[in-house]
Formats: sequence, structure tokens, C-alpha cells
Amino acid sequence: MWQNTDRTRNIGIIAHIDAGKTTTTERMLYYSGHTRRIGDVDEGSTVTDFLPAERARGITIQSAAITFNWPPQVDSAEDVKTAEAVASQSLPRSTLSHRINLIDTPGHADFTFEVRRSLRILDGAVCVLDGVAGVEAQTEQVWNQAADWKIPRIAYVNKLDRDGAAFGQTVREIGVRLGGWPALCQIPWFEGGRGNFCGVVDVVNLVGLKYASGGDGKSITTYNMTHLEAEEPALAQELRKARAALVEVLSEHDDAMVEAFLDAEEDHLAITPAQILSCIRQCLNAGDGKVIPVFAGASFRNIGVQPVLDAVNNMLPSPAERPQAEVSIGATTGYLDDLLAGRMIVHSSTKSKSSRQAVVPVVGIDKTLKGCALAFKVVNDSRKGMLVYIRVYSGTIERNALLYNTNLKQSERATNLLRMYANESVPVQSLEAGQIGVIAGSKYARTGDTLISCATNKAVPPSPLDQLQLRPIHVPPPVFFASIEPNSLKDEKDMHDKLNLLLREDPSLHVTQDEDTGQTLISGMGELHLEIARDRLVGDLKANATMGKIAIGYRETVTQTSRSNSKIFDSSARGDAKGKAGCTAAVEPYRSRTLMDEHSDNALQHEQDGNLVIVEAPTLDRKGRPLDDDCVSLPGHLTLNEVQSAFTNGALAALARGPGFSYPMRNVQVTLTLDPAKHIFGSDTSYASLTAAARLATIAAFREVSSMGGIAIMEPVMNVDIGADDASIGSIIQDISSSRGGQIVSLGDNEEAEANAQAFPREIDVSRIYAPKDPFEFGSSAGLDQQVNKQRSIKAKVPLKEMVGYLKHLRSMTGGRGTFTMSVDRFERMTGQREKALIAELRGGA
Ligand SMILES: Nc1nc2c(ncn2[C@@H]2O[C@H](COP(=O)(O)OP(=O)(O)OP(=O)(O)O)[C@@H](O)[C@H]2O)c(=O)[nH]1
Repeated sequence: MWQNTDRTRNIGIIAHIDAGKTTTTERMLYYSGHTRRIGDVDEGSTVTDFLPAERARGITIQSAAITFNWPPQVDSAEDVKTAEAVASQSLPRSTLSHRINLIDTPGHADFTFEVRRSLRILDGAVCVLDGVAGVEAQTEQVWNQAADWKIPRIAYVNKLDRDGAAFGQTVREIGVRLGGWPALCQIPWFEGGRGNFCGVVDVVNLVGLKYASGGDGKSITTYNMTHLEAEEPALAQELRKARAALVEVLSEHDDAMVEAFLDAEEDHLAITPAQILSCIRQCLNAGDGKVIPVFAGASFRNIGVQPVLDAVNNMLPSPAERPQAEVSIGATTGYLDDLLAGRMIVHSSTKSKSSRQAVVPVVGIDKTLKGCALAFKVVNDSRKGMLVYIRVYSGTIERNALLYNTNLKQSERATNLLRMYANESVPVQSLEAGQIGVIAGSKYARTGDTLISCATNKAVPPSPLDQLQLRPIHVPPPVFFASIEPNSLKDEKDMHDKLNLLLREDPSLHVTQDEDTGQTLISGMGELHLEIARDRLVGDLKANATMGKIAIGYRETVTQTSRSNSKIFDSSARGDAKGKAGCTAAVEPYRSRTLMDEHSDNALQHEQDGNLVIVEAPTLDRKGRPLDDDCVSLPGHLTLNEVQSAFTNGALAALARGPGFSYPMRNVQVTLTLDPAKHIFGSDTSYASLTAAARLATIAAFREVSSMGGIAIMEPVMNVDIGADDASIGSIIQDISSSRGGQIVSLGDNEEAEANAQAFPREIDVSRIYAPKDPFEFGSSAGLDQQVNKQRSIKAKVPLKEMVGYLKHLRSMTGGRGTFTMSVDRFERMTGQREKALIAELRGGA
């Protein structure tokens, strides 16, 4: 029965920090019967925030995936009649128990990359909003990220029990700031219109749901229309308005609703819930966010959570209803189903000029590929070992299958497959397409890796399957770093083992070793990101290590071109085991992709971290054979590919540490040239010695440029998105543009509304959005709602250096209400006073 993909939902909860994701998740687990007691975030006892570092901070750092059934599974054999009724739409899907795989996404701006990474495996999302704060900067950001993956989304306005809760205002903000039409599926029920928040009114089913005050939310009194008319006539009146508005919004986006309306003789109330649900599903499936179903509640007061769960079943798609997943093979991108059907044309991965044109449709993959999955989270569990959370995209992953990791180019067996529930894990024999589960005890897989199982059952799958990547994403460059030192020599190995664990969990952390000083550096996306890494390493994993001061990760670049620098590496000169090789290197500024045609036929290009490494071998052909008889050939134990890879690695090692201030290099083109007559010394030349020679030659080229004064510093410039009340906007703009040297890109709601209006003509006219009055609006003059809690947003580009400690400053400028998010826009060369001041600071601090 549970093989049924139609009854699976892979959903995430997305939100601004503190909107109530964890509180809502805990209630979901409680109602589904997976926890006995409602976990309380403030007490630090929740299931989803299970890392101690998360508990201490009260925020969700890592996405946890939890499976539960909603409605709770009944023991008796499934009622076939019910299933038939659901299939014929005479009963809603929520009548049948569904397996919900819930991915809790992190809420802090430092983790937007982690959010992106976990979002890509979702089929649907619930966006939790704080009903007092409305749409916040990060709500918008994460909403847009979900839009990038075309994820169907519903909105849940939480915290409606709080003073100043503004459901109507939040609905209007949803329209304007999230750029879609709110389709109100519920309106809040305040006692007597303006008293306590006591329940919700269901606009789809035309019933009021009143929650017993102070209870666990399981005791709900249902009021039908007649009952409501008698007891709460004003609310019944509002419900009629809400139903008309819902039908109108849906009619604008789906002709089926227009027909239903005409069939119902233009009576909004006569349209059936099944017709409405089917239409909402239709609108949501596009993933364009043009229609946004809205729900209301107060999770903390146990009001409104079960209807959201019903909506997950009724409105959000099953894995089978989603469009196919994007894949890449080498430089070619396409869709998984096309690849399986042999419709994808794969460009050869070798970047050499001639083979670039060799494109071949790959056929027969469907027979070879037994299953493919994406590892979306890795957690080190003290009892079960490494847990690798996977989502299966096609076929089946069987227990004991040999899984090839296309990122690491390594195989391992999935000896232990589990499904994770809130408080237990259950071993399973297999996981099918659309399912989420865990490989326990995996030794290598990291977050983000693609795992495939092949019928050949060989250690390496046939080409091009060995390059298959599911939903590949771009990893942003790290902009903060710190040194990390073991407390004593004997702690060093243990520290490195634990750092490796950390890197498997979070590949957006980077660890590098300075070859000259031996110092270990850890870099990441933000200050908090590194602080958490430290807490995790020292606090949770108990490494005896100390992290140094967190600093900005500047980059160095070259502004001039070097001559060719040749170096011979000879390990016997250092008394080491034998190894001798040479290399010639030249460096120059690199701005955009260099045209391959300018280089020799067999040149290899490797682009990484904004740099380009080119390896040329002008005297050899593509297969590494001498072009004519005078040319020296490669020795039997080395192929051209190996030499090129060794050279590339040498250049990358040199690029990791600039000549001026030891920052990584950026925007540099390194051209390495191999001349076998000068660089190869028979059997003395090994892969390692070639790497060392390439590194030395590249460093020599950097030194030459440095001696000409041709090294400059680059700084990260951030895209900053600030949300604040109207009243604070002036001082924020002043501060950003004059004190911080930032550039304002866009301002406030008005421009956004205009931009939206241009993007979707005829849409999102705030005056056309239906929303019930908020309690505090009763008796006040019209138009007050437009001023209450009016949030504006400012988008700016600001150097990262000027943003350090900004949150505190923003809070003090906005009476604690301002929020912001940021992400790397680019690295920019520093000049003039800024550069001088930084150099003085760096020298002073050295
Ligand atoms: N009054 C009220 N408070 C709520 C409600 N839901 C959540 N809260 C409180 O809001 C705070 C934040 O809730 P969380 O559930 O931790 O929010 P979150 O979105 O998971 O936060 P992060 O994990 O930090 O992103 C906690 O103090 C909750 O008790 C609600 O419905 N009403």
C-alpha cells in the first residue's frame, strides 16, 4: 500500500527566522501520533531541532527529514471504497492516510545555501508567516528560492493569537511582496469579531472550526453555515465574501472554475469543495506562485495545524505529479526522463576543441540505471553512525545495492536502509522513486552527492552514467574564514577526522591547509556559519581544538601578465624519495571564458573559483603522441590526461594562496605548458612531482607579477535585502549609502509593486486583494490598514566589510524590528583609500 507514490508528500516548511516553523512541525508530529507530548521550542525539547547547538540558539540550523502519516494510519485494512471515492474526487484526498516526508529547512540568512540545497528535493512547501510581522525579508528570499525550483507553495499565517496580529495586512503583503494572488482558504475566527483568536473558518468546506480554549488542539467544534449564521452572523457574512473572493481568484487562473461557477448558476456557495480543490491543485502545480492558498492559525495555541496538514494532502502534489528532475552529464543539462528515454544528447565531457562537437544521444540507460538518488543531508548520529538522507528520483535503491557516487567517483554498499520517524527509525528493504529515506553507516557520501545503482553492478558504471548529476547547484564562494588549531599535537589527527565529518555534513564549509605554515583554515558563508561549525566541532564532536578570530575572506588577483616561468621540481634535492618533473607557467588577469579556439587542439581547461587553468602540450597530439619525429614522447607510465590533471592540481594549489597576503587568488588565468623534452625525466617523473612542479612554476609567475606591483586585493560585495518599518527607511538608506559605501538598488513596496505589475500585467493590484478586516481595524477610519505595520524593503549592494556587525546596528536604528539577509554578489577589486586602509590593517594585525 505504501508503495503508492500518489500518497506521498515530500514537503518543506519555509519561513523567516522565528516565524514558528519548529513550533508548527512539533504540532504536526503530535497530531500524527508520532510524539506523545507537544515539544516546546522555548524549553529546548523539540524533535526537529535535535543538535545541541540548535537547541541552545533556538533556531533550526540543519534540515531534518522526518516521516509521518497524516491522517494517522488506521490499523484495519484500507477501505477500498474510500480509495475509490478519493480517486473519483467525491472525497478529498485527506480522507486517506498519506506518508508525509517533512524536510525542516534552516531559517537563518547564513544558511540560505543550505535552504536552497534542501529545497531542491521538495515537491511542495508550506511557508509559515508571523501574523504580526507579516512578510519579512527572508520570507521573500526563501519564497523566491522555492520559486526557482518551481515548488508549489501554500502560506500559513501563524501567531494570530498575538496582540497586533494582522491577518488582513499580511494577506495584502503576500500579494504585493510575494507577487501572487492570495487565495484565502481560511479566515481567522476572533471571538465576537475582535476578541481572542479561537479558530478558523474554512472557506473551501464552508465550516467554522472552533478550538477548545487552552487544549491540545484535538477538541474542535465544527459549525456549519446555518450554525454560524445563528451564532456568529458577522462571521458567516465574512465567510460568504471570502468564498466569492476565492472563486473569483481561481476563475482568473483556471477556466474550469469559470465553468463550475456557471454550472452552479453563479452561486459561489454552490461550487463543491472537490471542484475548488481540483482547481487549486491545477493552479499550484505550475509552481509559478501566481495563486497562493492562505491558511490561518496559532501553532503555539494549537489552533489551525490539522487543516494545514489536510491541505498538504489535498493541494500539494505527489512526487508523481511533479515535472521531471533536471540532470547534468558533464557540461550537458537536461531532464531525467529524457535521459532515461534516450532523448538526451550528451556532449562529450572532454573540453578539447574537436571532441566538443562529438555529441551522442545516449540510449539504453533505462536498462542500466536501476536507481538514482540525491543525498540531501548527512548527519553524524552518535548511535547509528553516519546517516545519509536521500531522495530517490528514479527506479529503486535496494538494501545492499552497490551505489556509485558520481561526485566522489567512488562506490559503496547501502548495507542499511532506514526510514526515519520522529522517534524511531525503521529498516526497509528498498526505497522507490519519490521516497525519502536514510542510508545508515555510509562511509563517504556527502550532502549534495548523486548516488546511482546500476544493473552492471560493477564498481564504476558505464560512461556517461558515471557523470550523472541530479539537480546540480552552484555553491557560492565562502566569504569568512578562521584558523583552527588542535590544542596539542596528539589532537591533530582527531581534529582532522572530525573536520572531515563536518565537511560531509555541510559541503559549504571549506577546509584548507596552508602548505607553508601548516595552518588549517576553515571558511564558510557567514560569521554565524563558522560559529556553528565551531560549536559543532568543539561542543558536539568534542574535538580538542581552538578556532581563531573569524575574518573576511578577501581574494587576491593579478593586474599584470607574467612571462613564462619554468621550474624543475627535484625531490632528491630534498633527500625525499625520487621524483623529478618540470613545468612552465604564465599568469594573467582572467575576466571571462577564454575561447578554446585560441589554444592548441589538446589543451585542457579547468575553471574553478573564478580562475581558469589551461594546460597545453603543443608538441603532442590529442592522444599524447608526438606530433612529429623530432618531438619527445611521454614515458609509458604516464598518459597526457594524467599529466594534465597533475598540472591542474599544482596550479590550483598555488591559486589557493596568493603572494601578497595569503588570500586565495581570483580572476586569474594560469597557462601551463608541457614540453616533454624539458619536463619529463623518464621513470623519475611521477604524478606527485608533476603537481609539485606546476605549483612551483605558478608560484614563480605570481612572484614575478608581485615584484612588478601587479597584485591587488578583491573584496566580497554582498546583495543585501533589508526589511524595516516605513519610519526607519530614511536613516537606513542614509547609513547604507554614505557610511557604508553601499549602492541602493531598489526601494520599498511601491517600486516592487510596479516591477511586479510589469512582470505580470493586470496582476497584484493591492486594492483588488480580498482580506477580512483585522480586529483592530473595527471602528477605525478606513485606510488605517495600509499604515499599520507597513514594511518596506531596501535592496542594496554593499561591501561585506561594511556589513560586519550590521544586525546590531540595524536593530538599534529600527527599535529591534529591522531584519536583513545577504548573499555574495561578486568580488570587486579594491582601490584607493579602501585598499590602503585594509593593507595597513592587515599589516598591523600581522
Ligand atoms: N504567541 C505565539 N508564539 C508563537 C507561535 N508560534 C511560535 N511562537 C513562538 O515564536 C518563537 C519562535 O518559534 P519557532 O517555532 O522556534 O520558530 P522557527 O521559525 O522554528 O525559528 P528558527 O528555528 O529559529 O528559524 C518561539 O518563542 C515560539 O514559542 C504562535 O502561534 N503564537
